Amino acid sequence: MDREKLMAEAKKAREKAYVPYSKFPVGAALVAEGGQIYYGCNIENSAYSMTNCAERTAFFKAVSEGVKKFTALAVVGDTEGPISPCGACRQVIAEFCDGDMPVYLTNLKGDVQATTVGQLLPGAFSKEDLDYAEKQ
Ligand SMILES: O=c1ccn([C@H]2C[C@H](O)[C@@H](CO)O2)c(=O)[nH]1
Ligand SMILES: [Zn+2]
Repeated sequence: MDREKLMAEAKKAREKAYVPYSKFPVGAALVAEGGQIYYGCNIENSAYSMTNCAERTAFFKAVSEGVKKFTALAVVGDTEGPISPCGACRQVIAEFCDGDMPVYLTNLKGDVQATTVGQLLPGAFSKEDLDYAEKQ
């Protein structure tokens, strides 16, 4: 899937955002191994902290359907520069994706930051950290 198409898919996902509080819709498009796209939007709540970001929505949809291998992610919001995923989403992305997986961060003006999962969260806490503790 080329990156332009994937970013266009993220824009489509953004249209579904439920954002009565922030009025800041975000869209994500997550490609699974095999090519299936999982769409995510942010979903807010009157109890603000219950909000789920677009990125985590896409991952949780995929994982809840048994899909845990991914090849690319695009995220879009109406930001000045390319959107910057929050810390919680960076940790969730790191849980399921290899460090070299491409991530395309973009905005409505078409600015693009092509980055990787590893660059988004260097030093992410991981399963290996837990495995070490279990062996002691
Ligand atoms: O990468 C991001 C950044 C922010 N948001 C959402 C959370 C909240 O609904 C709104 C404002 O923070 O944007 C996302 O979904 N993804
Ligand atoms: Zn987030």
